[in-house]
Amino acid sequence: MSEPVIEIKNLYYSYGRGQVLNGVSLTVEQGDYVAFLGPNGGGKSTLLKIMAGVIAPDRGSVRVLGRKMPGTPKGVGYVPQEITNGTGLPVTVEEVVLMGRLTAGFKFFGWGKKDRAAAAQALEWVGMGAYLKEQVDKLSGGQRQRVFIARALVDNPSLLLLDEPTSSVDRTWQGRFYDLLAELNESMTIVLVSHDLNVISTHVKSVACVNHTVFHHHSAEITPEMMQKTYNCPVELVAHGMPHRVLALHNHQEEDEDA
Ligand SMILES: Nc1ncnc2c1ncn2[C@@H]1O[C@H](COP(=O)(O)OP(=O)(O)OP(=O)(O)O)[C@@H](O)[C@H]1O
Repeated sequence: MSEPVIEIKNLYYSYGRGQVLNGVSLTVEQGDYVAFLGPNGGGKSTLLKIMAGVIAPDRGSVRVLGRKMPGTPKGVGYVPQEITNGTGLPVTVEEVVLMGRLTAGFKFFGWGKKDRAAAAQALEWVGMGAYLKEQVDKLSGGQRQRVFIARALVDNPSLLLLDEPTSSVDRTWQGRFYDLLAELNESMTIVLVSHDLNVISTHVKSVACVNHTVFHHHSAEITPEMMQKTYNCPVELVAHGMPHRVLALHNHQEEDEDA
C-alpha cells in the first residue's frame, strides 16, 4: 500500500489561550475524499492551515505527501476560508491564479506561455475564463472564491485542501463545482471543510468529525451518534442542506466553554 497522503500523530495547537487541537491523530489515504465536519471553533480551519503549511503545530508530527511539516509542501492546492473578503491588493485574476505556480524550490524567471495557458485552463474549469484581466477585488465574494479555487488547481496538485469553498457561490455553480471535484478525485485526494450535510452525504467518501480532537469515520454515512459525539448535544439530521440548524445548536456549547 502507498504511503498515506496525510499522517498526523498526537498534534497539539493553540493560538495562545485555550487548546484548539488536542492530541489529534489522523491518517488520510491516497484517493480519499474527506469532509471535515464539526462545530464553529472546533478547529477545522486550523487543522487545514497546519496541513497547508500556513501555521506550525506546537507539538506532534505532521507529514503531508511524504514531507515533514512545517515546510513548503509541493503538490498541495489550498483554498483558505477568508478570501471572500478580498485581498486588499491591486492584483488581477490571472496574477492570483499564477501564484499557484510558485511551487517549492521554484526560481522565478517570469511567467512563461505554459504558466499562462495553465492559468487560463484553471479559470475555465471554474467558469471564470472571461475575467482573466479583471482586478480580483472588483469581483463578488463568490467569483473571488472561484478564482482561488483555480489558483489551487493550476499546478495540478495531488492533494486539494478546501475550506468551505462554496460558502459564497450560487447554488447552480455549487452543483457544477462538486461534479468537478468528483472528476478531480480520480487523480487527487481531497479534504473539504463544509457545514453542508447534504453536500457531505452526497459527495464525499469519508467524514472526519473535528471538535478539538478528530474522529475519522471511513464512510460517508452521518449517523445521529456521530453528531452527538461531535457536537456534544443532540442534533437533528436534515437531509436537504439546512446546516444552520446544526450550527445553531452549538451556541450552548460555546456558552459552556465561556463559563
Ligand atoms: N488567528 C487566530 N488567533 C486567535 N484565535 C484564533 C485564530 N484563528 C482561529 N482562532 C480561534 O481558534 C478556534 C478554532 O478556530 P477554527 O477557525 O480553526 O475553527 P473552525 O472549526 O474552522 O470554525 P468555523 O466552522 O467557525 O470556521 C476558535 O476559537 C477561533 O476563535
